[in-house]
Amino acid sequence: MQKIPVTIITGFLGSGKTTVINQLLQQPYQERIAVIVNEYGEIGVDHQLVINSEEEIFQMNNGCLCCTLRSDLSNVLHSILEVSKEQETVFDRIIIETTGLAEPGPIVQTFFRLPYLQEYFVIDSVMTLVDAVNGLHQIAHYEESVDQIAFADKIWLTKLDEADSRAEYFLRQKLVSLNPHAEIERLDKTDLPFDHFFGQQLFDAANLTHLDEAKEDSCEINQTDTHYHDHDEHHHSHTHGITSISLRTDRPLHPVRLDEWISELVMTFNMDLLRYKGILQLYGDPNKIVYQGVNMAMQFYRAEPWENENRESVLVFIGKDLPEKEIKRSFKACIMDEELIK
Ligand SMILES: Nc1nc2c(ncn2[C@@H]2O[C@H](COP(=O)(O)OP(=O)(O)OP(=O)(O)O)[C@@H](O)[C@H]2O)c(=O)[nH]1
Repeated sequence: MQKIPVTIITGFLGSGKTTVINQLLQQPYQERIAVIVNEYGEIGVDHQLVINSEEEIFQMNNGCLCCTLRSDLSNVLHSILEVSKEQETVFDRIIIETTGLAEPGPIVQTFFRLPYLQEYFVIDSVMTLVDAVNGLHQIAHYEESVDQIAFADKIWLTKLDEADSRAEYFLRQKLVSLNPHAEIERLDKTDLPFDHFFGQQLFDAANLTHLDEAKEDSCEINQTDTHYHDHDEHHHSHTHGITSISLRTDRPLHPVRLDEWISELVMTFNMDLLRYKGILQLYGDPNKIVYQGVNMAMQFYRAEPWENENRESVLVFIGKDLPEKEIKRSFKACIMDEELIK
């Protein structure tokens, strides 16, 4: 059996990973692709936003990647092999969408440390997306962003439609200083060549040694602002104070109250509100509503209608020092009750 190539798509929270994966999946290709979606936080939303057919999406949710990722990942890869056997067809390719706070190292190491994974899979490339609008801020404040850039085989600049050429210039300078080995490509959503993402065979384990140099160069990172914890096999850090708050309810939400509430959170927490996304049931609306945003940039759209499924709203906020109790309490005011319906 030929080894299945694996492309790791990483990038900081909200850098555009799901958007790009959806665009790649929409292209006319002759391949069967499995997508592994890994999310930060106890409730997953992304697996519902990826357009692949359900049996080809494998979801992994874990709060802290460094604690659980490796065994989770090998389990998921194992189940992909099982599905292939059951269906007597092999996946041609696997995409792993990491969380926006993932350090790609442990993901890659998983493939090297487990012999049976080496037998069946080969890492094609680590593709890192960098948001051209928020990238410099993220590099300066979040070590996860630096790790992802330093680990990239190729860097893709996203959201260029909103960034000016000066911002792009300075960002490129920074990216080259963090990772002089990776090619930097501009991501054009209207023209995304499949073969620039896949089958590139850019991954070279030898490049991993450059990682530490890049991390040392990133002197703007405030080291006192991170906490470190050792696990038996690797050393990992998350920027201190990043939390994920998950909200869910099976009662409909009041559209106006909800909108006001989210807008207020966005105004209040601003750059500390790193990412928020949810699939919501609004009162009186037969369709699912997708709400999402990165810092101040908020977006919502009407998705497909609810069918015979459990109608549940799920909403996740990821940010720095967010007051969980207060957010959970104020969310309740957006849930419809008899009084509000009147
Ligand atoms: N202006 C602009 N917005 C974009 C672009 N790509 C993605 N977005 C928006 O950025 C937000 C985040 O996009 P996603 O694709 O969900 O980002 P992600 O990296 O998968 O997010 P996480 O999984 O939460 O880390 C969404 O509101 C997208 O619509 C782009 O090229 N330009």
